[in-house]
Amino acid sequence: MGCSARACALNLGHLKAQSKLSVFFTMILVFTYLFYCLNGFCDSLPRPVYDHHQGNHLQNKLQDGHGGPYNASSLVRGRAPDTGTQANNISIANSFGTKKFPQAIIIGVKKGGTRALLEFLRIHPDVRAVGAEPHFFDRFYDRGLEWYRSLMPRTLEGQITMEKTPSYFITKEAPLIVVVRDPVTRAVSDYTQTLTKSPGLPSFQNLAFRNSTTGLIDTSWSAVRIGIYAKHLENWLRYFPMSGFLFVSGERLVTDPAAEMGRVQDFLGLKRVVTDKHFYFNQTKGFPCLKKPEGSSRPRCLGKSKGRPHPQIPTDVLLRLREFYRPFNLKFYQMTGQDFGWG
Ligand SMILES: Nc1ncnc2c1ncn2[C@@H]1O[C@H](COP(=O)(O)OS(=O)(=O)O)[C@@H](OP(=O)(O)O)[C@H]1O
Repeated sequence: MGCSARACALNLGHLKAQSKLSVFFTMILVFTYLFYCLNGFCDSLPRPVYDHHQGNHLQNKLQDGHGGPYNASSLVRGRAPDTGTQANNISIANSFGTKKFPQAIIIGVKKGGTRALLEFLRIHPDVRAVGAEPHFFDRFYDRGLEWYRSLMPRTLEGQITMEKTPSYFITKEAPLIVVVRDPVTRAVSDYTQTLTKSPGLPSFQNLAFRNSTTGLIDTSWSAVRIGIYAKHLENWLRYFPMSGFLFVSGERLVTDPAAEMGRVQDFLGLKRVVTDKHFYFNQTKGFPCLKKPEGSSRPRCLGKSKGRPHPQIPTDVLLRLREFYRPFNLKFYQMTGQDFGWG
């Protein structure tokens, strides 16, 4: 389609004015963005720590042998989104300090009480932790150390950076605080969690026994396998000295959180700031809760998925499982020099 010379000139002029305007607005946007980023505000944008699709992909790669062991000494250096902090901490936390690799990692065990321990530690002013589980050493090793560091909250001098990913304990790739809990209760807790996601799941006993007549336990079921603590610990001790570990009792974390937190703070070389005055027992929840969690002045208990009621499992099934774990538990007590009293 054609146009008269005058109409075309007008159109051209109009277009020129339009493109000048859009260049102008784009520049404003770019400058505003740069200004915000230079002031450190970009970091406060929430970013998912765990991308499920990518996770599975990388996990497969790791299983193919692409995720070799990492160098523990390189973990203590450092500088990144603050996934776990509350609103009133964000501007301060994101403008000051640097993102460092974690100096301490809670590596397990799944359903042991790892969330409770991390949330209790986060009220300590010298502890900063990433809220979500990074899964770096078991799923996202390919993303590199800088990616891992970028997930960490900023810390000031003297503050400890921490993370928790309970699956590390049962993988060969990573480390050093382990919350352990009676393997039988832990297995039921694990089963309860899976049941909430897949309500059609076979019964606990169907999954736990390879042969219900002989009472042969199915150690390929992860809910059972995770509880063989002595075996997993043996793997760890091939690379790390026992002195590098702290074993926290999941049971005592519930019955006497302040005492257990005392041990944890000592192990981390922290002043004993988190004490019994930080906890209260919530009758409805049936668990200790925090009077003032990190970044909030209101009391808070852990979420609904922590401290859920367990389904009733037949007593003979639990007894058989207990019998199965006994030698492994004794071995674990011997290795750690601690009697956890699980029988
Ligand atoms: N204070 C407090 N409040 C609530 N729950 C508490 C607390 N302390 C320890 N626990 C126990 O923590 C169990 C969940 O463990 P984890 O946080 O390690 O689970 S997970 O692996 O991260 O899914 C969870 O297991 P279940 O009771 O089976 O739900 C709790 O028993």
